Amino acid sequence: MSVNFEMTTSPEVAPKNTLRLRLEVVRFLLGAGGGVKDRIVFYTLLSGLSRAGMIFAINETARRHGEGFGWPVVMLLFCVVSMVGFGYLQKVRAFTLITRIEAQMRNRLSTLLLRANIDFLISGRHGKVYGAMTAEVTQLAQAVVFLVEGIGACVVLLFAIPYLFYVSWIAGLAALGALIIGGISFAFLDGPARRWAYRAADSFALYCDRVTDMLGGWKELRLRASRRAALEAETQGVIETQVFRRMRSERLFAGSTAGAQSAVALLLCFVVIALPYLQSGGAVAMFQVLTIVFLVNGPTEMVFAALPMLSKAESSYVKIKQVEADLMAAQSLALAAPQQTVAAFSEIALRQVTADVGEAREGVVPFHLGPVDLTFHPGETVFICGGNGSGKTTLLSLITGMRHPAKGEITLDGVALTDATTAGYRELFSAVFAQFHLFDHAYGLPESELEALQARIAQLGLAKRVQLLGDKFSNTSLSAGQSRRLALAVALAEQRPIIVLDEFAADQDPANRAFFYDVLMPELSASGRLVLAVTHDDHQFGKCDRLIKMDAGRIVSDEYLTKEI
Ligand SMILES: Nc1ncnc2c1ncn2[C@@H]1O[C@H](COP(=O)(O)OP(=O)(O)OP(=O)(O)O)[C@@H](O)[C@H]1O
Repeated sequence: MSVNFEMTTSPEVAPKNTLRLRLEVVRFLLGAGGGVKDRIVFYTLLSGLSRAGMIFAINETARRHGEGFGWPVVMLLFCVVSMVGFGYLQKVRAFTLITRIEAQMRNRLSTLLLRANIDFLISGRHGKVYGAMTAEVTQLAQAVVFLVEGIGACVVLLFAIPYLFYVSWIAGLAALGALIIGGISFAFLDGPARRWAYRAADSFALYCDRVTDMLGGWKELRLRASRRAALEAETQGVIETQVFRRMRSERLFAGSTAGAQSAVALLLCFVVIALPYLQSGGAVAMFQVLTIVFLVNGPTEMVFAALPMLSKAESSYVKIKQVEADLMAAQSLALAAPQQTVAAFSEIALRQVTADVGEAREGVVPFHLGPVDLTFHPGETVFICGGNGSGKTTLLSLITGMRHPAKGEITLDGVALTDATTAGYRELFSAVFAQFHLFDHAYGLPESELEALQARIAQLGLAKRVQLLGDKFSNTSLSAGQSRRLALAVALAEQRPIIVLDEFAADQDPANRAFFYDVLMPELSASGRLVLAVTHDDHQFGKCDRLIKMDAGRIVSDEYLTKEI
């Protein structure tokens, strides 16, 4: 399989290397996880200052050779305080900060994701979200160590360079020249390196999509070797592309660092070879200059090692911000609003409600539902039927308040829903969706509902397969029909006034189907609950109070029936 490394994905254009963006990343890193208020800044400054003090003390010790133990003791003190004390504290604090920043960013993205609207969630592939929440968050957070160490190194340089000028202006000029050449060499390769880093991140997001395919489609993949082979080849291609792009980026970053560091090495050569001819002052002056130059070398290397890490962090920052912006644009206002739970209702009405599902693009026509006028009351058992794709599930998503009407309004007891009241309105419903999710805990159920759940598990014939240990299910490895019954047990235990069941009976055996229609439905109706059930079981239509038929996004009939007993 041939891989086009440039175009396997359509990478979003990397932002230009603007100073503003760089500063924004630095500000973010210093602000996140406690930021500038964190002790790390204090330790870094003290570590830098004590290293600068160490340089000074070493020189003074050399200059005052034979003048007693004063300066040697000061020198040793500075060494211990600088390296052992503040260096250690700085590193420990840095890793505390990394984990805190990672946690903060993951929490923020999780919160946004939990509040994302239905259109975002059903829009398909979410590799970018996985990528941002995993690799990009880690890379961005790790840059904070390099940032603080880079700042510490700059503190040393701010002291050491003027001091070098003071001891030898020739060596000072050479050091400044080396830094400038290093900076230019870094800037030259940094742009292309960052662009490849962006492309590598795009490939990683694509890889996350392939992993989703592998985990979600494992059954289909087992049944057809050629499908598995094709997905494997596709995944390998994505991995190769990611590796290629990453390597390109890393090579360029390594080049930029090496270029900068060679400039500093050249300075050392210059000092050793040329300075004895240019500099007066003899061996002591030479020793002083060399000491400073060697001590300048470490922080300079640090600065040039930190800069690429900041560039990588910048790529991650932009990727995370893109995902954050997508999620922010897709926030369900109803979820962000404070919730006021509604526990009972007299009437729910949809008035001239419409919905548009999907976006128009090549080969895709968005689905339009409505306008729909419907009214529901407690105690009704309503069946909704219609062909595949006629809009039954979309209608349920409107009724349950999960999708906002494009036009029209939904009223609860005569009052139109707003963003502020929708969240509370949703609490009227419990549901088993056609594509439901079974959690391994009965999350959020109070003690009374957990007791009810235990009873429902037994009632639905699952007691031998599942037990409730606290709020945790002992087992969720169940057959399709059993899983759906367990989801139903949870929905029934929730004791909400409305229960929504989307094709519940589809994967039940005849006995469970009969139990569902002949025992459960009448029980729910007698308890005063509104039951909204999507069903294709036309021979069971006589078991409901009301039958709504849909076709191509419209209600074609809405009849009240005389229930069969
Ligand atoms: N994520 C999506 N993007 C675009 N269109 C979608 C999306 N999900 C569903 N649709 C379209 O919306 C229409 C209504 O879908 P819906 O799931 O409401 O139908 P349904 O009556 O419940 O079908 P079924 O009986 O097959 O479950 C369909 O034509 C479907 O193709």
